[in-house]
Amino acid sequence: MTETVRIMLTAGEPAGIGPDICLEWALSDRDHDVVVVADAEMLRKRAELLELDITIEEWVPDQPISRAGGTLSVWSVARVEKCRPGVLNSANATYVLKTLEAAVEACQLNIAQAMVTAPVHKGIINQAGIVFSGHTEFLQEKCGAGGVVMMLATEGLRVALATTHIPLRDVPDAITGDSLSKVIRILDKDLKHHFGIRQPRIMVAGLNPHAGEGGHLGREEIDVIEPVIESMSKEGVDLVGPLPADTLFTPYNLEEADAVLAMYHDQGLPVLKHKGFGRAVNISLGLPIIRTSVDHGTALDLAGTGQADGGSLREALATAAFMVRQRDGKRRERA
Ligand SMILES: NC(=O)c1ccc[n+]([C@@H]2O[C@H](COP(=O)([O-])OP(=O)(O)OC[C@H]3O[C@@H](n4cnc5c(N)ncnc54)[C@H](O)[C@@H]3O)[C@@H](O)[C@H]2O)c1
Ligand SMILES: N[C@H](C(=O)O)[C@H](O)COP(=O)(O)O
Repeated sequence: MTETVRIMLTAGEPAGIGPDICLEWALSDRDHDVVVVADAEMLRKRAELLELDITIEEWVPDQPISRAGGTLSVWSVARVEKCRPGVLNSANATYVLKTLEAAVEACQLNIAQAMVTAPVHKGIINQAGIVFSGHTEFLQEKCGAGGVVMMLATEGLRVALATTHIPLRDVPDAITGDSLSKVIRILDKDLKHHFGIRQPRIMVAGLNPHAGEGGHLGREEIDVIEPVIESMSKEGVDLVGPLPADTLFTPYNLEEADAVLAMYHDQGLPVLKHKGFGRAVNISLGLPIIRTSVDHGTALDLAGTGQADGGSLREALATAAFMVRQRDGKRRERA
């Protein structure tokens, strides 16, 4: 039996391409229910600017959701202040966060089964005086989760991160035995749970060049990463590493991998985005709710031009729907 999947899609930063890609997506028919969480009036104006013929229907919980191409159900939980495509306005930071909070709450109350996020601009939210380092960390806090892992996926490659949005100079100190074990545990569990991989093989990158060259180019591999790999391997987690990051992403290594664990943001994500930008999905693991996102940012240079590619949003929606069906299938098996 196929249950209805309802997804809350937050349109993100109103000056960015989030509204554009949500509207472009609304042109096509769909096989699950999607509600865009955004200011309906802002979306109407953007549709007009982009010359897209879309009927925007204001939605509130319990109302039906249109699946027909050319229509969009929108939950107007807050209003934007002055907004011009491409021009950030810090007065809209609270609006952006309210859309996220509404989507989280909808998932927690089972009004929706998943949330998908279009990009926000971290800088402008901080400029508004609100400490914000990314959806991932925000959702961990809102959900009261003990841990969260950012994983981006595209065809043939999944890359998870041991650390997320922190300055590069803080990375070595953030990778401790405890933090790394927690990340690996979440990654292993959710690869099984959400993606049906029986025994995930995780390739773990070193932190230093050539994985520390036996301690001559850094000691984090010897002092932290190797002991974690050794002890978790004994628990039955299939880990390989620490491997030198420069050759870890070769096809020979990846053939054997269900996921790569990179030590920091720009060790793993440039490779993933080189392979799949525009078709990749950002997935938050470890949360009690299902959340996926696009692989790109606010692209202020493209907002309101009609040139933003909506490929990653389509993948993010499809992945969220897949994860819901996977989870619900498991629940039915257990019942
Ligand atoms: N999921 C998210 O919320 C998310 C993801 C990544 C970046 N960001 C944020 O977005 C802001 C801008 O980040 P950035 O400039 O580093 O990256 P960006 O992804 O916004 O832009 C990088 C380049 O890719 C192009 N691009 C991005 N998305 C595109 C699309 N859909 N179609 C065609 N071209 C596209 C842009 O025009 C630009 O040239 C930052 O505040 C960053 O933190 C948010
Ligand atoms: N690190 C992500 C990327 O480069 O695509 C992006 O900044 C979004 O992160 P959140 O999902 O935590 O906002």
